[in-house]
Amino acid sequence: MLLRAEDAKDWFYKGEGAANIVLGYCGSSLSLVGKVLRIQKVAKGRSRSPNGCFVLSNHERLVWRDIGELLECTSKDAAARAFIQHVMSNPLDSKHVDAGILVHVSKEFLEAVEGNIKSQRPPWRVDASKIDVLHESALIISDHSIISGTPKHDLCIAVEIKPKCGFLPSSEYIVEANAVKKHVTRFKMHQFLKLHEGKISQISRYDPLDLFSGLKDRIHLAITALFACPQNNFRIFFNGSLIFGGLGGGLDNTVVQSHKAEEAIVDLISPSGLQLASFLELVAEAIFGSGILDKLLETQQLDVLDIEGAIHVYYNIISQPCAICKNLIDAELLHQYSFLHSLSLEESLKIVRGYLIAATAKDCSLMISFSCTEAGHNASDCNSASLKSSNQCYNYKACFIDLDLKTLEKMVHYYKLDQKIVDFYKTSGEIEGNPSILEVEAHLEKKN
Ligand SMILES: O=P(O)(O)O[C@@H]1[C@@H](OP(=O)(O)O)[C@H](OP(=O)(O)O)[C@H](O)[C@H](OP(=O)(O)O)[C@H]1OP(=O)(O)O
Ligand SMILES: Nc1ncnc2c1ncn2[C@@H]1O[C@H](COP(=O)(O)OP(=O)(O)OP(=O)(O)O)[C@@H](O)[C@H]1O
Ligand SMILES: [Zn+2]
Repeated sequence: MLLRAEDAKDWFYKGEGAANIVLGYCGSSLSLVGKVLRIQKVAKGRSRSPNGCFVLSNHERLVWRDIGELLECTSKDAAARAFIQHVMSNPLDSKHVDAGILVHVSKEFLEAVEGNIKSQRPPWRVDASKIDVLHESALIISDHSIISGTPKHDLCIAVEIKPKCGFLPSSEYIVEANAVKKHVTRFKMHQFLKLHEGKISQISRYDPLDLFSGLKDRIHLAITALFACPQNNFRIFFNGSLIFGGLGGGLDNTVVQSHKAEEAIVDLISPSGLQLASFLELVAEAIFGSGILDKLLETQQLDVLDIEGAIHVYYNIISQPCAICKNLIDAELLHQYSFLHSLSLEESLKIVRGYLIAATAKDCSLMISFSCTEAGHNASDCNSASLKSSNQCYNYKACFIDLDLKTLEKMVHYYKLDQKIVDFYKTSGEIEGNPSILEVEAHLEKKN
């Protein structure tokens, strides 16, 4: 399939992340109804990778040498697809992942889309990146914000949750000075840094450990906290359109203002027979009943050594002197890390592969779409969840999105960011409760 300039009018802006723009379909082609198109972006001022070259670097080719299809990829979409199909679908269960289909896109199609959607993109995203119009392919994926093919599919409500890391690391390679990592979630610590950097305006009370707890009440607590402060972790769609939550990016500008949010959402979703509180309960019920986050947690836990251990192993793979050990004078620590440096290449590759798969699992999102069922009418490919309060049953479908491969070169960034997050938390994190930026800044000033 080739998408040409004249097809651009059938695609509307749906959302975007740091790397991709996602468009919904409003045309009449039966093969495209219910699909989205995921298009690569390129950072402004950055040179794009030329078509036809391998996506993976030589060291990455070593890490992923067993995944033949991935090695051959010459575009990021093809690599995204191969990675989902051959790597992520095993631990996450293929029924919850959707690798998509590659389509050809003409330069004229991409230019026309760029012009059509510009006014709807968040301005900071427009400043940072644009559609890579020289990229010759894109991915067609099912639109997970709707359930197509059910009798009442026109009344569909969906949530998108970016759960982030759902466990506390316990690696022996975490240095004593960073022991706080074993007690406080990375999400919470990162909130303080994000607040300081102006990426968010308040600290979220969402606790990933609640969401991943496997306990219905704690899952419900997590969903309520996400709704109260959605940032880029929570969105609600009604009939495929975003009605609550930000358009992506670190800034937490909600589409619906928080004080109006409840009324607006209640109005919008009432035709589906749901009140807001019961909707949040339904989301918790579906997460609890499906057990879908158990698989995600297991996949995240493929990060066994934490970045404080994995970074040493990374240097084994790139065959360079370890930049961490180089600056260490503590003999005991050096001895501990020398064990990691003595691992065989095979063992090192396994550890880093696990770390990168876990990194993808810590950054992906879960989409759950619900539609009201008529008595006895359950779509075969859906699960169902019922609400005690209303005795109403809902079909739902859950799928992971954004399962892109993280680059091996990011390991150094991961190490630096981890240290930055912990260091910042140690100086500001003792403030109890839900501090504002002013309180955190005042606290830091007092400490300095
Ligand atoms: O490092 P993190 O935990 O901040 O995660 C990044 C995300 O930030 P978040 O904290 O979720 O707002 C970040 O999300 P935003 O752009 O902030 O919405 C990206 O998902 C980034 O992945 P990539 O660089 O696009 O492959 C993410 O980078 P990875 O760490 O997953 O590579
Ligand atoms: N299959 C889908 N169905 C419905 N909506 C989708 C789908 N895939 C993506 N979206 C929407 O588009 C947004 C951006 O997509 P995605 O997360 O894949 O972009 P990204 O650039 O890879 O993100 P990141 O910043 O995490 O790297 C999502 O947050 C979601 O709202
Ligand atoms: Zn080392």
